[in-house]
Amino acid sequence: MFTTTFLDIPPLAGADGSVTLPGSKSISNRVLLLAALCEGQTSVHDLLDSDDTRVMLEALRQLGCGVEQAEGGPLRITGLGGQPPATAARLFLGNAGTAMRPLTAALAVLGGDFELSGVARMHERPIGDLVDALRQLGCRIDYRGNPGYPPLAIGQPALRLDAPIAVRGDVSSQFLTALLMALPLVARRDIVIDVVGELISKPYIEITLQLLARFGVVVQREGWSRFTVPAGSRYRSPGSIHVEADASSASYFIALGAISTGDAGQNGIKILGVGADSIQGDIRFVEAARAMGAQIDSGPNWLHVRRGAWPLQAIDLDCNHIPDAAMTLAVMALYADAPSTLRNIASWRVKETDRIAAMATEARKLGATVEEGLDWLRIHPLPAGHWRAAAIHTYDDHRVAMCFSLAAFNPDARPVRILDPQCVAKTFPDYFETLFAVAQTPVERIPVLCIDGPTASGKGTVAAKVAQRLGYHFLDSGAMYRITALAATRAGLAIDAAHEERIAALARQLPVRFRAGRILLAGEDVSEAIRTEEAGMNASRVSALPAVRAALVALQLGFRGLPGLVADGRDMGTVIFPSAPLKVYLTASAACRAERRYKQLISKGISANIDDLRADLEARDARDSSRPVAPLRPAQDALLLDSSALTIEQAVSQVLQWWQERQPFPRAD
Ligand SMILES: O=C(O)C1=C[C@@H](OP(=O)(O)O)[C@@H](O)[C@H](O)C1
Ligand SMILES: C=C(OP(=O)(O)O)C(=O)O
Repeated sequence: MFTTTFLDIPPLAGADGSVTLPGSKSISNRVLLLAALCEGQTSVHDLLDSDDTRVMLEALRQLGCGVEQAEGGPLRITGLGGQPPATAARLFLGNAGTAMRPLTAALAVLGGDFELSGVARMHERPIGDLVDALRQLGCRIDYRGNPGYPPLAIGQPALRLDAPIAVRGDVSSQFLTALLMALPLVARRDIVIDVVGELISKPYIEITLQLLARFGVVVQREGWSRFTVPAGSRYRSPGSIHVEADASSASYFIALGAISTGDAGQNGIKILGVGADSIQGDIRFVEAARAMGAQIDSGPNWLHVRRGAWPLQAIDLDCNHIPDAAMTLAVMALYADAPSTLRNIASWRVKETDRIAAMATEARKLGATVEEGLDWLRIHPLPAGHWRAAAIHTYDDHRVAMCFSLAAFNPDARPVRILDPQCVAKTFPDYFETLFAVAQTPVERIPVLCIDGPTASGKGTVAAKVAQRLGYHFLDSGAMYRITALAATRAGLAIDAAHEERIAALARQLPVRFRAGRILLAGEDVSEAIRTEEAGMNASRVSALPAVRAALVALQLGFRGLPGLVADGRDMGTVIFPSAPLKVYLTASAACRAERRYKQLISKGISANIDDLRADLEARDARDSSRPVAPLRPAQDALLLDSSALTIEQAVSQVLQWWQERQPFPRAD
């Protein structure tokens, strides 16, 4: 997951390949609660692991359910067998509607001493219609903040099950879902639910009914207006249950297939884990995408999407049945041939943010014309020549972040900045990694930031931190020489011209990776082994062998991947990435560098002499800057940064400031 404050997506050109999507949020949280309410153990396969399911799981643990997971195996829930939880609990449910609403109903009918709260936005998301319905039943629920909204306090009910319960269905279908899941716990007689007002988001009720049936409860229904939980209903665990991939998450990759073509022509995007037979209503996004021109084939557990009509064809659609996935249509509409209208989406205003306002505001930043009404949105296409680089505010709404990543396919090759990218953690923590794994763009569009400089200038530390802040890949090219030297020594090769070819052959195959501050050689952590003074001297010798340098060039170029690269070394800006948009030459006085190295060694318990260290450094500088191939010198267009008087954080800030100054995003965003 990208935990940076922003993520810059370079202009993307195509996409190709297959993606396996994480589990459905709606199914995961229903299955977790149902498993918690029934007797015995339920094994849940392919459960979504995200913020929304974590808050649900944590709540279930607090309520006394058994939750176990063996490495790589299914999650095992041991339920409460329909009994009220034995302990009082204060439950924090983040911004998960699928946790807050159903847990409120289940705990209210079971009774106890509970408090349910969430993030600030959750306290602005309505729950009054559900509370009103539960109060008709005799449940005791008090508002701890604003009436009609969480946080809530729940006490002991005095249940009255004789009269039908009325619940409004026109604000959120989750209120009806919550009642349908809670009432089997107390169905000593038939319990009738009457839906008042036009029920929205109907397919989510189908998910609820299907999963209730899997757990042994068959609800009778009269269309969408009356539901009866039969007397004697009782939850029974199916033993084991599989969560299909999330159809709403699929919408971003369906759109990706519809918008882009791959290198190899029309291969398109294959989506694994969810298919035409999904029980999720958002699978009907497929119909909307087809109407816009996408070519979609589907099977039992897969979808295959290719670009069809181009530009996309505008649509005018009632989106009430696909409230979440419909947001994706708003961004597809930017690539259409005429204005598209999304109707009957009033519920967007009470979700993670006011989504009608958010989609309109952010699309306008890209240059689009957008009209909005109380329950509709009209997006005009954005023709080539009119796209702007924009910093997209995401309002802590995962879907705003995921939708706008698709704007990076714009014909004007503008990058897109996504602010607070980690908001995708609500339902799809690895969304951007998944996108970058299939997205394609010419390599010269992938930004590279080079930090070169002499030994002990602090460039490694600074570069690693800059990479972390930008969410970019990191190449420690100095380590490549050290690793090559280590691999050569281990292979019994003396580091000299006589062994140049053999060392070069070794370097060509070097299985090296930089992960979380560690350096891995064929999976072995060699971070310490390559940091000795001796390894440093060997690295310098190895780097003077032209054939080895040539072998490492290709390896280093391969690190330039989406969304970008920070490369640190001695010739990154001069030789390896000469067209990098920012090159920094980081130096410090020899005295200062000797002192830093001295402190580093002493802190590791290695004895050292500061004068010797300084003499070594100066000798190495002289050798590196006078070598015939790629000598150490600043690139002509490099910015010099003397870190002698700077802390690491100050140096990092300076480099990031230079980087920001080169980005096209408006400052006010
Ligand atoms: O029951 C569910 O799993 C959901 C129902 C929908 O909410 P509304 O019924 O409030 O539209 C949907 O937007 C939400 O993401 C999940
Ligand atoms: C509306 C959403 O979430 P919630 O389940 O919190 O309602 C959503 O995921 O788009």
